[in-house]
Amino acid sequence: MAAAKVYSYAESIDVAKSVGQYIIKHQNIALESNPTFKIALSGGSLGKVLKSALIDNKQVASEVKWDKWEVYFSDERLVPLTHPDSNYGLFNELVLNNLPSSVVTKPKVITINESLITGKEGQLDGIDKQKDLEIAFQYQSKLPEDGKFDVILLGCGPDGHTCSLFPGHQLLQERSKLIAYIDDSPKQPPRRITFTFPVLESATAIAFVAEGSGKAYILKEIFGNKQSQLPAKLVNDISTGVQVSWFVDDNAIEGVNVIASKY
Ligand SMILES: O=C(O)[C@H](O)[C@@H](O)[C@H](O)[C@H](O)COP(=O)(O)O
Repeated sequence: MAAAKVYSYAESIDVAKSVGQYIIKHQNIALESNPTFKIALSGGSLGKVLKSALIDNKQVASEVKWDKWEVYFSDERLVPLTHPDSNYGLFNELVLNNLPSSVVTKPKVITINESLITGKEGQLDGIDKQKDLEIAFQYQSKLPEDGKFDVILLGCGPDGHTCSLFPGHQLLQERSKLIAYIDDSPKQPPRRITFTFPVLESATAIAFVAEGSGKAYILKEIFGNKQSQLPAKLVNDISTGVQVSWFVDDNAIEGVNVIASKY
């Protein structure tokens, strides 16, 4: 199993730039043998990183082949697409709404079927659970046919969660579904869908983005405790050949026992 690679920078703008260069490299490799580039995104602070990388950095921006992109979400909250908690909504606001006017064909973005959402704000009151399960089922049916992503971009929560796979949760063991439904997420809102480990294991490349001193505690556990079963650590341990990278700032790996380099 190849160890996860860590790329660290003093400045956030350089973290974003290297994430952009990483994406372009994988985009170009994918397009050599496939008509589309299949990428999955997460929520949280990744939205700002992607704007900085793909929109504001003109060098990277000029190399993005938006018309060839198929964009998925590694997890999504069961809220309307315009809701502030929607991971699609975040990407739409920060990236899709800021695409250069020269972009004629926008990327294909695969969202949840919001017409099936019942209840309010992703909460549990008065929901139709069958419809939630149908949202997960439909999203799974829209995954790439071979189930393979060229790149999956992930965040790492302060508890070590990634996607909507939380520490100690039974979904860490899910092997039959590619997209799972969760209605007891310890982080709000409780109702979400998420990639499962079989999807992560099939990817060509996975990259985490983590910034700020608030991440140092959990990164010490992920990189320092071989026995750790934290979700993000389990991603680092994937042994199917997927290349796992971490793009971090120096604050996030302060005191963490890793050898970091520049991308
Ligand atoms: O639904 C979620 O909880 C997010 O998608 C989550 O997986 C996120 O990526 C991490 O919590 C890191 O978030 P930050 O990058 O904002 O710390």
